[in-house]
Amino acid sequence: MEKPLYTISAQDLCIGYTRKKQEIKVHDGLNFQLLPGQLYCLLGPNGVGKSTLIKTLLGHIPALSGSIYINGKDLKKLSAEQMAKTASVVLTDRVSSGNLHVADLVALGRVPFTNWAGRLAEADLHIIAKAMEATKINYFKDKPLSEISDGQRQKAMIARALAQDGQLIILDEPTAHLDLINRHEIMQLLRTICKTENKSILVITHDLEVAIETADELWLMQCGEPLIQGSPEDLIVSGKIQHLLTSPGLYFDIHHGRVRSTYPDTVTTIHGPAALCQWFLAALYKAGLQHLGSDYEIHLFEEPFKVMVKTPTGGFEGETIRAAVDFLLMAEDERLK
Ligand SMILES: Nc1ncnc2c1ncn2[C@@H]1O[C@H](COP(=O)(O)OP(=O)(O)OP(=O)(O)O)[C@@H](O)[C@H]1O
Repeated sequence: MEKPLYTISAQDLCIGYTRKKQEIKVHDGLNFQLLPGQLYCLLGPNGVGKSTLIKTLLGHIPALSGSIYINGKDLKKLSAEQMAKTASVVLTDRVSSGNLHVADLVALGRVPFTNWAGRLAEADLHIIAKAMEATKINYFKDKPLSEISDGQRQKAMIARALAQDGQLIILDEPTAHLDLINRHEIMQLLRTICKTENKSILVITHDLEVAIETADELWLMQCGEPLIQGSPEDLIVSGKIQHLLTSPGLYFDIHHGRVRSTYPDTVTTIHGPAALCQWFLAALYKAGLQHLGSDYEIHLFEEPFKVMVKTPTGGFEGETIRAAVDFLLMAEDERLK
């Protein structure tokens, strides 16, 4: 069987910078491959080297050592033009737009392919139209960039990358500054593009929950540690996802797929359906009430929601968590007097 042609493959890669002939290593021993039709999300704490890795993969800075192959060709031997036809990048920086309209921005994706006069051929116009359709931005294509929202700008940038029509698209935090709905929409859009157009897409993100929902593979980068790679589901069930959470106060809640604060073991038992108990516990923890004694009793009921609390000095019955927590705060004040 023929070996798959990787869009990118890197061996023993060392990334970093050179200052006054001195090497500043940011990360080394990196080995990875990107396949067509796969969405990869790269996660890691601030300063670990994610942007440095992207810059290296795009040939903007040289690798300190190791090798990078793009579509089977040594990156060092690719010209800037060949690279522009293979890889497109969407960075976080705002485009300084002047009077540019959305459709003009998307058309810029064709620059590597147009003739010296920059004239767009019929085929270019077709690709631009296809890119705008795939990203569903036609309804605002005639607007100036200064008059569109952050979410719309991000979609327009993705359309531009798509119009560039390379095998590889790299995006640096495409969901930063976006609301929850737009974060999901952008990542789902990338997933769709990746599958329908058979692109390799690499996304740097701090958005673990959306990455888990959309990525085929997560790459977890930690200082001085090998890159952890795998499907989100495998990394969760194997516990490797915890590598991302180096702070002692955080853990990954496997049941709910969320990062949570660690709750001390010595909390009061709460009786009731698990999902309700989870949220009551969250409210207790937020109020600093995680150390209630064993002589406190909390019962939760659903449909309709009701909470009953018994303390050594009294009781409470109500319909909101907030009222119950306020009662417990008063009871604790009394007890400590
Ligand atoms: N031009 C540069 N010259 C020297 N060191 C640099 C340069 N740019 C970044 N660094 C350093 O390289 C390290 C990695 O930075 P990088 O921007 O790649 O991190 P990052 O993981 O992308 O962080 P963030 O999540 O905050 O964007 C940092 O210690 C940073 O200070």
